[in-house]
Amino acid sequence: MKTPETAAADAPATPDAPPSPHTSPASDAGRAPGGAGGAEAASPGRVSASGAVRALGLAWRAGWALVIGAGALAVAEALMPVCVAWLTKIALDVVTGRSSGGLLVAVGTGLAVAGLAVAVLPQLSQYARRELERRVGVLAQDRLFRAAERLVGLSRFENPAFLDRMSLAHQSGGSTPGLVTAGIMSVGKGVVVVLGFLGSLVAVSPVLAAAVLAAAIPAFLAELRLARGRAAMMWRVGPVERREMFYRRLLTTVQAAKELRLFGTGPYLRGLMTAERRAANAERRHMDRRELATQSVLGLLSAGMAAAALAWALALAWQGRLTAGDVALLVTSVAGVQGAVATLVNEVTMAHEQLLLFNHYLAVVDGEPDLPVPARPRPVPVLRRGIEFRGVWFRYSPAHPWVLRDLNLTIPHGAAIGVVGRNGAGKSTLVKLLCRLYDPVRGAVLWDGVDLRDMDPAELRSRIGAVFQDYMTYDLSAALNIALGDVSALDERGRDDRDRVRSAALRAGAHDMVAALPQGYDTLLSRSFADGTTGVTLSGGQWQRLALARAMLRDRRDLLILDEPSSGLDAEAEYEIHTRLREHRAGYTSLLVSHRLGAVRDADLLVVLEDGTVAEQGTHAELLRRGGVYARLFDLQARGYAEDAPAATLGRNGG
Ligand SMILES: Nc1ncnc2c1ncn2[C@@H]1O[C@H](COP(=O)(O)OP(=O)(O)OP(=O)(O)O)[C@@H](O)[C@H]1O
Repeated sequence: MKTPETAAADAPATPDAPPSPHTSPASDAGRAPGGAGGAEAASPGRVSASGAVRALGLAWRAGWALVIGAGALAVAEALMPVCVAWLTKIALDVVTGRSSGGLLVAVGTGLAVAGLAVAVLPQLSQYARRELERRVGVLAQDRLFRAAERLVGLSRFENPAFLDRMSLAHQSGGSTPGLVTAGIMSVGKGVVVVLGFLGSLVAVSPVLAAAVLAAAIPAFLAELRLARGRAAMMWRVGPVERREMFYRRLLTTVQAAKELRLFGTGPYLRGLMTAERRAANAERRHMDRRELATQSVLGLLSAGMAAAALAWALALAWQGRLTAGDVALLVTSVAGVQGAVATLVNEVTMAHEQLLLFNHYLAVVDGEPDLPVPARPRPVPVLRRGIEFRGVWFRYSPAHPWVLRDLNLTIPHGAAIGVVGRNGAGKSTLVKLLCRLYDPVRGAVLWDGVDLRDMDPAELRSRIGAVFQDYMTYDLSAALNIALGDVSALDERGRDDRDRVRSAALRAGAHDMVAALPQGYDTLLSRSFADGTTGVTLSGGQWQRLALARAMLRDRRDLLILDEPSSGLDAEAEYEIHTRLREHRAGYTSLLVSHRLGAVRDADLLVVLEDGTVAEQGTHAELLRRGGVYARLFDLQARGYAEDAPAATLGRNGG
């Protein structure tokens, strides 16, 4: 046996080495290509103008009319305080006798209208923003999950950094465009308010106007720093919160509830969950304290500035150099400029923080595929000769041990192949490579001589039917649980083709069981979403039959893969299903993985995997004659049954 290291050195020189450009250690599953969409980046990066443009573009596509409407409302809102300040000054000057009394009615009416607008505009504005956020949420979520669907393999979903990125992308994709659009409107609004009040201040005291503006600069810089800190904190807290969610799910799902109660592990897991929450809280608290300190200093600065302006205005008024209206306008303007600058700073820093997080969304949406997909894929030919594993080496990542080591195996067309071997020998891994859920690190898997990497993965998979060892159970109706095996069994409104579903269930030996359910094929197989009366929970074996039925929808495909399809079935059902399958799949290629050697003994070819390579292969009779691993395993299982049989018979007779 070659070691990985020696193989690495001699792989290209080996006569068997595939004449394929893919034979490269860089294709390790854990080293997925595509930095942007991958999970390699460990920080949210920097804000870029293109990120802001993309966020705005998303908002525009989600609802351009809302964007325009919200913008108009923002401008109207911004003008109101300045109008009110001037109307108040005029009113005060009229009252103190400095202007003609005829103005008073007009000013009073103006103030009443402005008051009404001040009361109504924020509500309208808030509604427009929320509606925009809702629409952006739908669009962003759809794009994000389309991007996730473009990932053809599994490795990204096993990468913790990618999962963290996905979770932040989901949050920020839904909220950033709306918030940034709203932020830009608020900034525009703030600019109008600042200019309006600054104009008023300049009219009274240019020096004071300059001082108020200068005081805003440190506030802006400090807030920007805080925003960067907040975005970095969110990235750090991501894995902690994901672990907390994992424990929370364990403590609330019915699957885990049995063991938790039986083993009394609830308090232990609750402790772990609380510890994660505390760790996340500590990060957030640290950030909150930084914010508290910074904002207190900024608050003191602006209060000091306002007090100085007031004292100065009062002194001038005492000397008769300012009117009462001037003092009121000055005080309102200082407060207005300070308030608007604070809002501006807040909005800019919030948008900055959001755009930092939005980078995660962009990284996923723009991400490169996890496995290389050819620009011009070769068509997947109808299988005529067979499938070949040629010198395949595979490990899940460079940090993991080799699972398949120089594996060579030919699956001839039309044959039923049985794959057996000890736990961890690499049987399911072989299946995953066959479906191109991963690529070999070295070597190649060839479909009628064509490398799987040169094909379109979706086209390849449309030729394959499969039941995985860890098959899915969907909280949907029994019919949908089957129909999901082939989307062509669903119409555009999501209704299943009941005849196809029924005949697939018949072939998988699931029909009688489903027909006996309270609503037959329409029975909801969930207690979580049912109203408490109609939901049904199936047994393990019953679920397995449904998974088989799902695969049976594709039973005329070029290749049918069954990874431990009958481990949960009773012996009679297992026998029936295998007999039916053999008849039905005669002439088609099938690969069956099983620990029950009785289930695969009739296969055309039996392959024994040991330590990630083919230890022996042949028919059942040949392998027994050879007296190797298979013969030993078969003998062990057969003896187990033989020893138990008399006792069981005795027990029954005696009882
Ligand atoms: N996603 C994964 N990431 C890392 N290692 C993995 C992954 N899946 C499987 N392995 C490892 O690969 C090895 C082979 O696993 P595989 O599931 O192929 O074995 P198997 O022969 O199907 O075993 P069993 O009979 O128990 O189903 C095991 O050591 C397992 O720990």
